[in-house]
Amino acid sequence: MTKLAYLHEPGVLQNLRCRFDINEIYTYTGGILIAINPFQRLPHLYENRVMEKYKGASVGELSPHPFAIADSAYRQMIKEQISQAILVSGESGAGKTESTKMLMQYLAFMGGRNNNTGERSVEQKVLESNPVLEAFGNAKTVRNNNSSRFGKFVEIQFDGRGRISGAAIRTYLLERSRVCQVSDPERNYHCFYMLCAAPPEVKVSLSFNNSHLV
Ligand SMILES: Nc1ncnc2c1ncn2[C@@H]1O[C@H](COP(=O)(O)OP(=O)(O)OP(=O)(O)O)[C@@H](O)[C@H]1O
Repeated sequence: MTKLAYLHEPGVLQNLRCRFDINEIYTYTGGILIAINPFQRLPHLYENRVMEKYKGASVGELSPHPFAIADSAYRQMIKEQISQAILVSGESGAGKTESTKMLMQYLAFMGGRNNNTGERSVEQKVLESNPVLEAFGNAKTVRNNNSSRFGKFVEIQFDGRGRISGAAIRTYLLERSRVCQVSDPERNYHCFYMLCAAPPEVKVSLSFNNSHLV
């Protein structure tokens, strides 16, 4: 339970994070998963073989993990035929965006289709939408170098056999004032810096598209 207190004291977490076993960044309180931001990449926790392990395992059977939450929601949806929702909440920099990506990754793994047509599947499109949304809606703040300045509601639709059939992403409450007013040392939205750093041919093509839009 001490880990809970660290969630509200990011400074303390920074100082003590070396005490954490990297395999213990997740814990449960009842049916809620609490994530401690490790502030370091831990790819071995999220690879395919880990997703395989969580497939069909009930919550609590294996170590706490976002995959266990996603698996439970997925199974419940198939069993009860009722839509499920996963709420990801926390203060800025807590790891909501990263956790959401893991949940989406697991649902894409469970509900993905074998696609031999060469076309990009729905789940690929959903996962690939993240960098685009982040370019236009994320910015560096004092708390988080990649802070989402908007809310996001991701809906993934499944057919009767549990295969992904469609998806919708709704965004809301974008912090518009950031476009014209940024307080130092924060930054504007990533897309502006990407545009400045882009090679000349990309800039030409963007301004071409823009003039058509206008
Ligand atoms: N599970 C994780 N593994 C590794 N790094 C992580 C993890 N979760 C978060 N981080 C690190 O912490 C940073 C902040 O996380 P994230 O952007 O997900 O926070 P957030 O809660 O969405 O913040 P905000 O509300 O400001 O958008 C990430 O850019 C990443 O570097």
